[in-house]
Amino acid sequence: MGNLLSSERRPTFSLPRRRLSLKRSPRKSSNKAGASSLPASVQPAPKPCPGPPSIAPPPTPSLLPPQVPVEQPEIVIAMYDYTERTEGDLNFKKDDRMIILDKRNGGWWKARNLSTNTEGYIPMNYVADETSLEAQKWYFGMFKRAEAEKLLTQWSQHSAFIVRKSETNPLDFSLSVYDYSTVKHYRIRTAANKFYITHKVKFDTIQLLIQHYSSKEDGLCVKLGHPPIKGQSTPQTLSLTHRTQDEWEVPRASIKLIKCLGEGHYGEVWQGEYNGTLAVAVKQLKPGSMSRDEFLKEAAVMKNLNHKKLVKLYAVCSMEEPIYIIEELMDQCLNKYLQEQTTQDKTSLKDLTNMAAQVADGMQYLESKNFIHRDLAARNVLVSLHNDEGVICKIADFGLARVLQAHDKIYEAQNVLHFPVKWTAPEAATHMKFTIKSDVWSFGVLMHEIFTFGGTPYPGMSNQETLAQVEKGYRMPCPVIMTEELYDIMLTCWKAQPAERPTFETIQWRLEDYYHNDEAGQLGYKETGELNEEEVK
Ligand SMILES: Nc1ncnc2c1ncn2[C@@H]1O[C@H](COP(=O)(O)OP(=O)(O)OP(=O)(O)O)[C@@H](O)[C@H]1O
Repeated sequence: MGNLLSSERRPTFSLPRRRLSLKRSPRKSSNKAGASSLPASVQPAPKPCPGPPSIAPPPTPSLLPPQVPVEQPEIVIAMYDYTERTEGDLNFKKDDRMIILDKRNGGWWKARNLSTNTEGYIPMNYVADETSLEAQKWYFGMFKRAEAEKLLTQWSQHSAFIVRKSETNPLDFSLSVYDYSTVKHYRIRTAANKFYITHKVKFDTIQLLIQHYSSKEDGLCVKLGHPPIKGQSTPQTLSLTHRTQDEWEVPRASIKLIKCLGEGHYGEVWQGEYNGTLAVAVKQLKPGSMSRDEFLKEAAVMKNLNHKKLVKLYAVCSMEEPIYIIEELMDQCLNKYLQEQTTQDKTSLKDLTNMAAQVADGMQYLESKNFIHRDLAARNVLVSLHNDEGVICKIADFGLARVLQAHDKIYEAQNVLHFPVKWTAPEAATHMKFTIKSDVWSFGVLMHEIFTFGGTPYPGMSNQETLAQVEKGYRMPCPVIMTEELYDIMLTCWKAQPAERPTFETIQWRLEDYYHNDEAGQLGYKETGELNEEEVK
């Protein structure tokens, strides 16, 4: 195929190429043999490959494919833009994919641009094999650790990453990852033609290694996301960390409200768009429902919290009413999601345990930051469904959270207009004393919601009755599908003495241990009985 195409078109290039090639700075042809195999009358004059010297070093020998006509289609990626300088050249833009048709003309290959479906000659040092390391958007070659930190910090996108050559060992590479506000570096070692970060998992290529860690964390601080775009200092979305107070404020005109998602205690929540590019959730303050200061406190709390299991705050519009809080758009709240599941067949005990573990993960972060949530419930956990990791749960609604001062471990609630009695620990419900341990109590209730597929806690009981019964020592029974081990975790959350309740850190590892023990397939539904209607909505 290569021969046919080249003999059809070659003659048209001969004269102009020879003449115009003088304009270019000379470059040594690496393929004299290949070029001389064509008759002089039809052979295009060898073109030098200019390549933008400021960005592209000349191709290294490893990048140069054998100089023979292409038999198998070979796809290359443009590393830079190229605008034709001679008749017969092919225009292309950076990242265009091209199929190579003929490589016999020294440094100029005949190619078809798959984006524009046009053919012509391309300078070979402007492109890299699609599968090569150099063609990967995340590969930055010689790039210093300090430069990587600067770039990723400016980029400010959680889980953004790059791969670069190691500064200390030229044979190794480094993986730099942005994990919220810090950049972490991992050495990618090479030995015996394998690439690895840990001896436990080795790969034939760095591309496979990146593919692996892009599908799961597997010991890294985070599952790899997307690389920054080369040459662009900030993403086209909101840059959200390292902001000063004012930088959180965005113009109201940059927010477009698209559809109302629902209404909470303090106002409506809308699906929206920021700058016409980023899908966001916009929380509005219902005029008169609470003071502007109170509402802004919610934003202020969220600004200081950054964790993969917390709904992320993007920005605020607080200069005029109604105030907007712009946050990460999620798909649904957890209780509604669970209620829509057709119980046994769709969501396994393992999935439910995973959801509880994710919430515990977010809560152990809040615990470590001395924050209390005060309204932890499945309705305040949001889920994201359209990703390859299964259901992602994130804790939302820090409207009632307050900084827990290190010296004053108890927050004395004031002006509490309403609180959800069935989720509230007895000491918080009766004496208004909210601590991280009252959050632990609420987590037990949330676990009950999860394992009853969004069932209402204390079914058939009023708030008052619930409080009275709980104070007398009543605890909800084990949900039908829950195992004793999980029930034990739940019961410890409901210890009458707050100090006897576990930390979220303990809850999280217990749940995760339980979840990971599934390798032998031990997890499953309890074999006993039918689902209890009362417990499953
Ligand atoms: N970030 C978000 N992404 C997608 N939907 C959201 C987001 N935040 C809230 N919602 C949806 O908007 C609705 C109202 O949420 P909001 O948090 O204001 O109130 P609530 O939790 O339902 O009640 P309350 O204010 O009493 O806690 C809910 O249906 C919730 O699922």
